[in-house]
Amino acid sequence: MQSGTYLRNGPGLWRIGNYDFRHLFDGYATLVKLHFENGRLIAGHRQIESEAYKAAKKNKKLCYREFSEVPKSDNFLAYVGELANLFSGASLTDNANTGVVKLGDGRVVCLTETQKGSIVIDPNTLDTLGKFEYSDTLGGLIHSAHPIVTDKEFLTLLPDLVNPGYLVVSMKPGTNERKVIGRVNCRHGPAPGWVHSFPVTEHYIVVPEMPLRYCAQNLLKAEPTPLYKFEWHPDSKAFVHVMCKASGKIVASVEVPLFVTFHFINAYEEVDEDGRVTAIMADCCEHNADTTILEKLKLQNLRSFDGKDVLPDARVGRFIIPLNGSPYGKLEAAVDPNEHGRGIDMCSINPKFLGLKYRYAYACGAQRPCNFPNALTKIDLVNKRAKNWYEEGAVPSEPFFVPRPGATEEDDGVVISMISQKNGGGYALLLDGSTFKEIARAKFPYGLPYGLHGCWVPKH
Ligand SMILES: CC(=O)/C=C/C=C(C)/C=C/C1=C(C)CCCC1(C)C
Ligand SMILES: CC(/C=C/C=O)=C\C=C\C=O
Ligand SMILES: [Fe+2]
Repeated sequence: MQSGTYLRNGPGLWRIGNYDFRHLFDGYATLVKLHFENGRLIAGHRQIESEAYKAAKKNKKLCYREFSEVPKSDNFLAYVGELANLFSGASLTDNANTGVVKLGDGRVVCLTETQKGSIVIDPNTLDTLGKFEYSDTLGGLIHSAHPIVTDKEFLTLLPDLVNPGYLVVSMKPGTNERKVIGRVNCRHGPAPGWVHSFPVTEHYIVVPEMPLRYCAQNLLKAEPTPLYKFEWHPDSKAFVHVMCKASGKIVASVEVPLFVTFHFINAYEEVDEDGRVTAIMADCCEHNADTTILEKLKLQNLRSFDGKDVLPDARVGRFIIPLNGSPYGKLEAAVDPNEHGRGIDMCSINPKFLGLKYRYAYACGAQRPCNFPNALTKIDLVNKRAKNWYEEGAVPSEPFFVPRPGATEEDDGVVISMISQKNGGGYALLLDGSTFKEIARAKFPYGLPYGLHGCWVPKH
């Protein structure tokens, strides 16, 4: 194993004072590191010191609006003040609990869906170094939790809740200034669709317009609604837009079947024999257009598995977006979902294949019965087969693929995951990217919370 550090972020602390949070996404960010050097592994973990976390610790109560939790107002005047704070963004959380990315200039930033929740950390000590301040004047309060980050750029989407649409922006390494590439206007609906993530190809940015849309009224509610800050609008239909990265022009905007996804896996350009791009293929972990997955992620559900199979089915959803002006795109399963137990989320690919025709995706899959993805799966999109890893009672976190330096095969590398065991313990697991068989495991001295997304920081 090459030397370097795998960092993984995610919600990890769900109790403040004597109050218990209710949803997985509410927890205060816990950063975990696995440092690999000379065949040894050194692990560590630490809370990210966001304003939201520090205020909660100090006051022993929730002080900012989290994914589903809202601080309680003491009286009506305070409530009116909080509404103002909501519109200015002052009451929104900066709890950067979703992921962590390494920018092209080496800075390591933890992120969530609020822009203010962009926090720079030290990948060695896990110290919180301070806010990542965007120096532009683009404004807005939220962004996609998953920017596309390479050594050359940082691309993200800024949903516009006032004039439903998305700004597509990019930021160069060494700067804090995002520049607008273009804008997508929503085709329908009262608000933009939730964009937790989006994919890119070599020349295009794919902007999904999911019928699960942000909802201003739900933002104002003190108690969580069934779909939290979102609302399901099947009547508003679903769309996928394709923007040219160089010009900002929209080259396709197609209606697609209804869908629900958190995570896009990858996208690429399909070319004909003359080298002309005829279609965009975009793959995601698709929950069969069923929004119930959001409430299945309530802690009460996650903590009460009684042997019943309650995880809704999901599939590798492949969008086929024609570039010939046709108004419709397709959405179909790229592999038989039974190959991965009809559960799929928390995906990664070989980063060298970002935006390119690719063959392999790694993700959490299911071994049923289960209430949460409880297996690891390697999907072969060409042979349409999957290889699976499973251990009774174990809950693995997102399998993260690290290519072997000098590799020529797409799946030549290792897959890192952290496993939570039934007995409360845990370990780091390394699988061979090609055979998907275990190479090594290192037991942690104590269990760690389930975490979400990670990144690889190579040694120098
Ligand atoms: C952990 C994860 O995957 C998602 C976290 C999402 C968060 C913290 C969303 C927060 C939001 C608000 C506090 C208000 C505005 C809407 C929204 C972006 C959902
Ligand atoms: C853990 C998860 C979905 C699992 C469903 O099968 C989604 C996480 C989303 C945020 O990153
Ligand atoms: Fe995510």
